[in-house]
Amino acid sequence: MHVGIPIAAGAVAIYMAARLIYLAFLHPLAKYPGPFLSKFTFARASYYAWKGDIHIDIWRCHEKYGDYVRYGPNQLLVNTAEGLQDIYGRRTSTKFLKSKHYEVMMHQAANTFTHRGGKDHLVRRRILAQGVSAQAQREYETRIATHIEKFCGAVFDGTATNGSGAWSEPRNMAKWCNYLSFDMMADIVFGAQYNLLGDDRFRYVTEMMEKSNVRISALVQFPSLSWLRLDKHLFQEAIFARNRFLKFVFRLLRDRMELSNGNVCGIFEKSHATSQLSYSTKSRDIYSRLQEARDPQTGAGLRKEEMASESTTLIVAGSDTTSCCISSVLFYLSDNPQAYQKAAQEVRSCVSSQDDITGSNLASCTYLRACIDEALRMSPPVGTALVREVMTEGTLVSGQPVPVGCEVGVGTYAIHHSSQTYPEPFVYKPERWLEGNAAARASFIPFSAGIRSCLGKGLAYTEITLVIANLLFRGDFKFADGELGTVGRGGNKSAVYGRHRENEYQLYDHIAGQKKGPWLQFSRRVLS
Ligand code: HEM
Repeated sequence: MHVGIPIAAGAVAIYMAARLIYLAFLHPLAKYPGPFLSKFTFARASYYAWKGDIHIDIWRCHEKYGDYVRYGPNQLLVNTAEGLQDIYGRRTSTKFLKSKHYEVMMHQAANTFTHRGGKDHLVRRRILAQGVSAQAQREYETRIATHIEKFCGAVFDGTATNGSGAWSEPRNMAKWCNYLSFDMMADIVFGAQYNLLGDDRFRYVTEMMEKSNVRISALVQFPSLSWLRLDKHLFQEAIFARNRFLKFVFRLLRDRMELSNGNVCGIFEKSHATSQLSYSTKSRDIYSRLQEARDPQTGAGLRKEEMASESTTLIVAGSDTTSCCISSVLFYLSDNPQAYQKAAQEVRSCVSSQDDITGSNLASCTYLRACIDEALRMSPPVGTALVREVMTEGTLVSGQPVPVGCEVGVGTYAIHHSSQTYPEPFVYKPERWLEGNAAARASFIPFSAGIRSCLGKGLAYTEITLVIANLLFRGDFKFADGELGTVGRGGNKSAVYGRHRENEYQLYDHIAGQKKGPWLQFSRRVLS
């Protein structure tokens, strides 16, 4: 044997031992408690991300170890309102960049979502914001209304209009909400009519997005999986799903670009209203707004490849999350008859006909908004910690000095269930949002906060409010009879600790929450 081999092996062993000792005892975060494995590796976090349980694991860790938890070799999670403000707040967030781990989500170049931060990100964000401004959102309402009409047609299908009280077949709302939110986003962003609600040809796309996200969520926690090319073996199905989704997106982008050049082709080819695939010219879509948008400060616009990347991100960022929230509100209203009655009464007295159901008419429905916010608190569509890297010397997070290069974050699900801020945190109580409780508001971060907060927040609220109001106005819904009606609940015998509560809607956190059910039945009201 070559004499160099044992020497090299010895050197590696000494380095590894020194590294383990450093991480366990000498690292600046060594004084913080946390799971033993997390001192040395992100593999543990990645495992929970792969299972979809990471939001629950972070909550469990805070229950066990307190407000400060070392969740990775150089990662500290905090569970305090002060920490939240320090990390994400508008005034201090320039001290942080998004974690390098976000890079695994990049395809070719960074977009507004995956950009680590700084001036370039702000320019992109200011441009993108013009596509979802309040004025633009009002114009998108016509597009949204068309899809909600189809959605209601589908879920109330087969129920009598004579007020006979007959209930529809059970419907899996996890799927129907996916179809609805994808149809809405494809139309708002690209003016494309995929009609997942009416036809099963493109329904595979939502499934591909979900499958692909399982891999991405594991990689975001532990990027070494891809450096070692382990993900290729561990997530074959997810990689296939990702490639199929990318193929779909490239075709859509190519067709949309052609359309901008004046050539109607591909999915936009058949422009008749009756066609399954058509281009909607009701009003400008986000894509056409972005083509014209210029940053008011620098005058910069988006190049062709940036347009492609930004508009695709909007579909991905806006579909699963919105679908998750709509399903969640439907679950909690079905499970809480008093809240249901109050929300239904409010909507039914606020509007007198289907045509009246508009964003501005529903603005006075404060109870309905509280129902949505409480669902977002209980089951946030993005429940994990959004991790940031400390960039400035002397940074304090919740009073704790954190060195440059370390990562910090607040688990959204964990802080949403802090019993100090939210008494009886696992009980669905929309009333808590009517009390003007500033502390509750300050810890409420379903859309994150500060300069990296969600750009689509206003649009998401508009979509969700319109969907729920339409359902409550047109009829009633309830959990399906029998076993099906329990899908989506916690309390299953094999459920892990944290999924044991029957009245909690269960999400599986893979970038955005994935879900099963609820299965609901619908019945129409007699409308005068
Ligand atoms: C209920 C629905 C939604 C929820 C809960 C949600 C949540 C979030 C969260 C938590 C973030 C921060 C992510 C991070 O820091 O890693 C985010 C960012 C973002 N969201 Fe949403 N989102 C929703 C809907 C939408 C919609 C409809 C759009 C598109 C119109 C959208 C576009 C974006 C974009 C572009 C960003 C990146 C902003 C930046 O980094 O500057 N989201 N969203």
